Amino acid sequence: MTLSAEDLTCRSGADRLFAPVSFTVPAGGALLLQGPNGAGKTTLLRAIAGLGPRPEGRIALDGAAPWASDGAVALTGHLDAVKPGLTVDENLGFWARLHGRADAAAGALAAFGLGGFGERLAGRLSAGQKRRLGLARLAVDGARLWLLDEPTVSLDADSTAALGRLIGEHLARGGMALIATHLPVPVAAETLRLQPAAARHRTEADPFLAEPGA
Ligand SMILES: Nc1ncnc2c1ncn2[C@@H]1O[C@H](COP(=O)(O)OP(=O)(O)OP(=O)(O)O)[C@@H](O)[C@H]1O
Repeated sequence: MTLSAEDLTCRSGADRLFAPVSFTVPAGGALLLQGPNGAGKTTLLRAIAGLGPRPEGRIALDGAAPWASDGAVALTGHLDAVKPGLTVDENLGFWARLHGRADAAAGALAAFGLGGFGERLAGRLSAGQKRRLGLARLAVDGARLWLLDEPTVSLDADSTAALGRLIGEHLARGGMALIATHLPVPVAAETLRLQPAAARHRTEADPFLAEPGA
């Protein structure tokens, strides 16, 4: 199993966000995506997951478009997909049943120090606890490719270490991870730095730009 990309880039409206990149992530491999604010790290992860416009260039997971491989890709990002009106147990239980891993839910919560929070409404968790719940979801997801957007934001040292162990176990099983981060992530990984593309003169309508005077 391999994730391979050639001359890959994304656009925001008319403009290319970053200079095209090529990389290969083998089974058991991780790649840290770095680059300045606005370079396009989140946009790229979302595009690989099939959210937003398709990227330009070529990217394949075992020869097929990653967004077309059912259940092979999991994305965790700033929003964490936590349902605030459900309890912690209900949130994780839903995801676990969805992936046929109901038996793994309790262990996943315990791994992120949420064992005693099962009855609490997710909307009443702290920012770091919400992030931990979102990450615990990975432990009950059978996806081979994890796309992690700033996974250590809001995490304390213990939770960061738990995340490192979770990713390490995933890689040891032959999984892969693409991790956009400004912070250290405790995992052995190559680093790819996105270089912002020079903004060119806009000659066509950019749907992301506000109308003058708006
Ligand atoms: N929903 C959106 N609507 C309009 N523009 C967007 C949207 N999402 C991102 N962009 C633009 O796309 C560009 C890339 O943003 P992106 O979030 O991918 O960068 P990033 O490298 O993840 O940044 P950061 O390090 O700040 O998280 C930015 O210029 C941003 O303004």
